[in-house]
Amino acid sequence: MVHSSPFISDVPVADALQAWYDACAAAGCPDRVAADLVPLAEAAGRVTAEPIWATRSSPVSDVAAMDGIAVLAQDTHGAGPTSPLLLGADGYVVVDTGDPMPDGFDAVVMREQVHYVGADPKVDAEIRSAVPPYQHVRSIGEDISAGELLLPEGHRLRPVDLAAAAAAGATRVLVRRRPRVVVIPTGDEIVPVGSPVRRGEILDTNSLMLVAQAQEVGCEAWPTGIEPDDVERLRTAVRDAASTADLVIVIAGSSAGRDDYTARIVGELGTLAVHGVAVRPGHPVVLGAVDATPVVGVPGYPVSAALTFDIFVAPLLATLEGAAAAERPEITAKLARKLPSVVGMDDWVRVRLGSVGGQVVASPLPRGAGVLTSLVRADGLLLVPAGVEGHHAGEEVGVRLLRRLPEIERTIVAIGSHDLVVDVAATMLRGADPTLTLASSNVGSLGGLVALRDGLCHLAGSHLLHPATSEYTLPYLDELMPGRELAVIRLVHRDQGLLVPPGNPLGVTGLADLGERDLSYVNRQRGAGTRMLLDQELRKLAVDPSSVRGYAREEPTHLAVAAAIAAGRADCGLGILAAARAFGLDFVPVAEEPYDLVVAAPSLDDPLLTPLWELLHSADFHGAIAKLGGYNTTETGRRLR
Ligand SMILES: Nc1nc2c(c(=O)[nH]1)N[C@H]1C(S)=C(S)[C@@H](COP(=O)(O)OP(=O)(O)OC[C@H]3O[C@@H](n4cnc5c(N)ncnc54)[C@H](O)[C@@H]3O)O[C@H]1N2
Ligand code: MOO
Repeated sequence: MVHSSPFISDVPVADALQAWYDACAAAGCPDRVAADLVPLAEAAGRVTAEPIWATRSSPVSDVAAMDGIAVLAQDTHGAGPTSPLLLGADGYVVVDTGDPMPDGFDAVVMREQVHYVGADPKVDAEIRSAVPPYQHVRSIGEDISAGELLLPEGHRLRPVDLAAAAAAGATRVLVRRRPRVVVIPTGDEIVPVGSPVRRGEILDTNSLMLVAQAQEVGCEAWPTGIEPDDVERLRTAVRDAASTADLVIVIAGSSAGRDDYTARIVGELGTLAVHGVAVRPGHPVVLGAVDATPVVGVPGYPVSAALTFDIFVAPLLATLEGAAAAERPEITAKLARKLPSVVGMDDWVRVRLGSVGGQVVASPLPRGAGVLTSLVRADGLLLVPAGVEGHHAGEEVGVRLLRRLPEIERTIVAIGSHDLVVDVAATMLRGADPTLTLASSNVGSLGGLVALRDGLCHLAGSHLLHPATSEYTLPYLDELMPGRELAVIRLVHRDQGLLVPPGNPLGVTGLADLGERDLSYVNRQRGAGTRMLLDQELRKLAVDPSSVRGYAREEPTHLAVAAAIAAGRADCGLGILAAARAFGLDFVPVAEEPYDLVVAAPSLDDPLLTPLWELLHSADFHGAIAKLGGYNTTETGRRLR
């Protein structure tokens, strides 16, 4: 059996990058890719390899800036509103915008201010104001003067740059060739996108993403076939790729598993500069060089792979092109929840952003390196540096933007319990207005009410049962937010029940079974309304929660509970019918409960939320909810408080 080194270091990111660059230089990797002379029409997005000097002025001569007549300014002296002046046919020339100025004329009077008098060919032009020399004339070189520096070396050409370069006399420009990036997916368990996925197999989603990431930063990039975990084959694949590429990305096999060979192969074929960086996700990254080509081993977890590209690969590719790496704009946001972080590691946390009461609020998304949707849903990245232990709720933090600020300002932030109806509302709002987003974070009903109290969201979705009164949500508001002006709008009534595998093979009949039979349960997190409902029902049935197997196993959403049951990891769990349907599960009804939206009363008049209030009364929305099943919309949109 072959053993790879299980020792992964924790080098700080900046040191790791430096060590990698040094190793690349020592291995003879070129500083820059070669340059090509390319036609301007093909140069967008490419980086200049030499400065672009103007060889021609623009405009090439004095030209009319307006449609009208060219005149000699001094001939117009004395013209005024009450003293019109007539210019004879020799005293003016009709010009259109962009025409060269005729010899002997130095100003233009706009057509609107000219009144023609007489008949062809002896037409006089009457004007009613004197004009100064050069009025409405663009002088030679106004835009570009021959001999001036138009663009520096190392500049990524934008559409306007191409136009200016052409105006300045260029037809072809010397630009860096696109860096070539070869991506090698590895792993016995990896199968191509589009294949059926059997147990133990993983789709090769990473190469698709990494190739597109490389293309997005201006490279030519392509994947090789999937390489099995076979040292010999991997060695050949890396060597082949290094001979054609400017940079090689090897996916997975970066950590300490039995088949993790990347670091060893890079070390054997060339130089292993770094194995393990103090960054999460991305910790086991491999940085080195083979045959004068930089090689990076990105961790297999998708979020790690994506962020490793951003943190390590993109800057090196920019250097190869001689350009600065694109930096994301950074803003300050208020943190919606407490955010613990491991000391000693840079922690890249994906966050959703929204603007609440004039303040941008950041809600951390799930942290797992395998949770790719945390990046899909992210509006920004929050870096908790290695030396920081985390942040308190409400703390101001710097966030690098993944979406534009105006989009973030058009985002309704909902925090609270998860319900599919909220997802339906989000979809329909966006369908009606592409600028509008309804972003929901699922932290349970109580978490949502606390977030509302702290000014971190517009809406809290709640179905929180109050055991003492058996009322939902309302009794909590005065406890949590005494004196606050709050409005409560009913979203729906919904059926809660036990989700069980298709056909209900264990014949589950209700919650009482949890006390009487040895069923394994999957629970919701503390503070979730569904958890409160379970606890209340168990109390009524005099079932001790600690006797329920799986009571301590928590999932954050109804769908996650359904997924756990569908995967055979539990026999049952309390959730909504729609979640059962989404996973083809059976449903044993337990209770009907209301699900309400709690907002600060002034939000009822906030134009951002108006489309939501309107949606609640629309027949289309009610129809879409009916399709989900398990909901009752008779009270949808009713204000309870
Ligand atoms: N004992 C240790 N185990 C692990 C460590 C560690 O330090 N010690 N680090 C963990 C961290 S952090 C990460 S990140 C991962 C890195 O894993 P590898 O790079 O070795 O990759 P694999 O183990 O082969 O795969 C991890 C994961 O990613 C999936 N994968 C792989 N390739 C692809 C692909 N092309 N497309 C989509 N998904 C892919 C793979 O199937 C696994 O699920 O290691 C931890 N373990
Ligand atoms: O460092 Mo790993 O990359 O957290 O997932």
